[in-house]
Amino acid sequence: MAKLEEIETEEHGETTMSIKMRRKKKKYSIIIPTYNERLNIALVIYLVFKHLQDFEFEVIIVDDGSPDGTQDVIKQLQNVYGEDRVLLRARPKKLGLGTAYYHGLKHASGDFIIIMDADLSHHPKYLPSFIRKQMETGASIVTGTRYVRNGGVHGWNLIRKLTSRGANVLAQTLLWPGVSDLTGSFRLYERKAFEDIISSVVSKGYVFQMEMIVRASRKGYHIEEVPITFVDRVYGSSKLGGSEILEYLKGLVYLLITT
Ligand SMILES: Nc1nc2c(ncn2[C@@H]2O[C@H](COP(=O)(O)OP(=O)(O)O[C@H]3O[C@H](CO)[C@@H](O)[C@H](O)[C@@H]3O)[C@@H](O)[C@H]2O)c(=O)[nH]1
Repeated sequence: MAKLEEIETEEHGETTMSIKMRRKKKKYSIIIPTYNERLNIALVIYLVFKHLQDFEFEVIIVDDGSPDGTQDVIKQLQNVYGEDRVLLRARPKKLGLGTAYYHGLKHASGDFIIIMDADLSHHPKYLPSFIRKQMETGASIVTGTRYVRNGGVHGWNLIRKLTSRGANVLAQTLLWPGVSDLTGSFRLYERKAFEDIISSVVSKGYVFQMEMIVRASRKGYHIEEVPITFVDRVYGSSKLGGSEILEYLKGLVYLLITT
């Protein structure tokens, strides 16, 4: 495991082979769920490779039979980056976010699991800061947060901002998980922690993120946060609908009763 001062040294342009070798001991499996992300996925993958070039990693894309041809683009990307670095694990139809991560995990070989969106709202430039934070603190989970200093949201209208902020304030008031952004989905997990927590999670849709972090907190896992700025997608559209908001409220009550 690289020490903090060595990482700092590298950031000042003095990369050494030994630091790279030590970093390479750990492997990161990046699980990206996709549904109609044909126009976004190539740039995301390019940026992941750019920003993680000093690390050992694989990208696992879980596509739910996107009708827009996302899988054709992924197959082209496999020709460029290699099928062992960009894995496609397709499912026949749209089965929800929570189960997509579970499906990705079954095919992951990394020591750490990173989850992120495919639409560039989670910029891959933040990936090293998640890894660095985990190395510095030994945390089991590092979660990206929009709701601290240096974090933020760009591009959402007022209603979407209020919905997200309100959902977080409500969950924090009722559940006290000690995390500032419960609904965000840019996270790094120690593999064993991810496997343990996901095994007790029941949510299938967007509420999955909140249930994961609340259960992690209840189980006493060490959770750290890094600020991120979430930038709304340019291409395609969000799949978050009214039914997901209802599911969120149901999930909140369920967690209140069961945790
Ligand atoms: N495989 C699969 N992927 C899906 C599905 N639904 C959505 N996705 C993928 O999941 C990611 C997030 O979906 P969006 O619909 O773009 O989410 P958003 O509106 O930008 O919501 C963001 O904010 C929410 C609230 O904070 C977050 O809960 C959510 O994860 C995301 O970060 C994208 O990569 C999208 O293609 C599904 O049923 N199956």
